[in-house]
Amino acid sequence: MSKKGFFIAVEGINGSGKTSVLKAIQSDLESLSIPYIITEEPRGTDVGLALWNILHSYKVSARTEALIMSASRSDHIEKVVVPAMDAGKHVISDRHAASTFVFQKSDLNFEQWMKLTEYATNKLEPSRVYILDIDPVIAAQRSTARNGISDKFEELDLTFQYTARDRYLLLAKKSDIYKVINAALEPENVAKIILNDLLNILGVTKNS
Ligand SMILES: Nc1ncnc2c1ncn2[C@@H]1O[C@H](COP(=O)(O)OP(=O)(O)O)[C@@H](O)[C@H]1O
Ligand SMILES: Cc1cn([C@H]2C[C@H](O)[C@@H](COP(=O)(O)OP(=O)(O)O)O2)c(=O)[nH]c1=O
Repeated sequence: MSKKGFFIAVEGINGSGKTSVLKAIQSDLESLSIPYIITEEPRGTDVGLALWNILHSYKVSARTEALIMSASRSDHIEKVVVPAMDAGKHVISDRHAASTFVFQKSDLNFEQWMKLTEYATNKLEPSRVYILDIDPVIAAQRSTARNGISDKFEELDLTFQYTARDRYLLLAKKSDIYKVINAALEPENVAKIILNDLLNILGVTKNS
């Protein structure tokens, strides 16, 4: 029987460098012939995209938002993550369940979030979640430089982003699957730290 792939997630506030680091490690994964896919939440499936559009069309409570994000997660797990893992590919997701704990937070405590996540993911937990940790002021400067514009979820004020950072760090204390990465480092160094840890998890030795 072929070996199942690993499931990995990358998290962090907007502008923390998730997309950049994923781009940076791709060539290493390819040169090492590691089978992988990179995917994303909440827009990783057609259903996820449709739900994202709903969130941008209607005003809903944080509770409803958490359920919609969880529905999107469930579809992503069923249609993208599990099939790829079953095919022996490692799945690296740009955002996953931690984002719901951090952003749809009005009355979502850790225990409620765990139950919601277990149901949405059918108890599939990532082997590792990298939390790119950075001062929200620096992240906001990066995002503005990148886009010039921001979308509904990026228009969150700085206080919210500081709370989001704290929520990530709170989550990191709950389990060893979380690894907090200093995302203020140079992009090459952030990528190197993540790649080395990832290869270790995958049991791959780099000959250089
Ligand atoms: N370590 C870094 N140092 C400086 N700038 C960075 C770093 N990582 C990413 N950036 C820049 O910050 C902006 C946001 O990065 P991005 O990867 O799109 O973040 P995210 O996907 O987390 O929103 C981009 O313009 C990117 O080039
Ligand atoms: C997965 C997920 C994302 N989000 C938000 C966080 C982001 O602001 C947005 C995704 O937008 P995106 O443009 O992908 O932002 P980023 O580059 O920072 O990942 O969705 C939630 O609020 N809850 C969730 O469960």
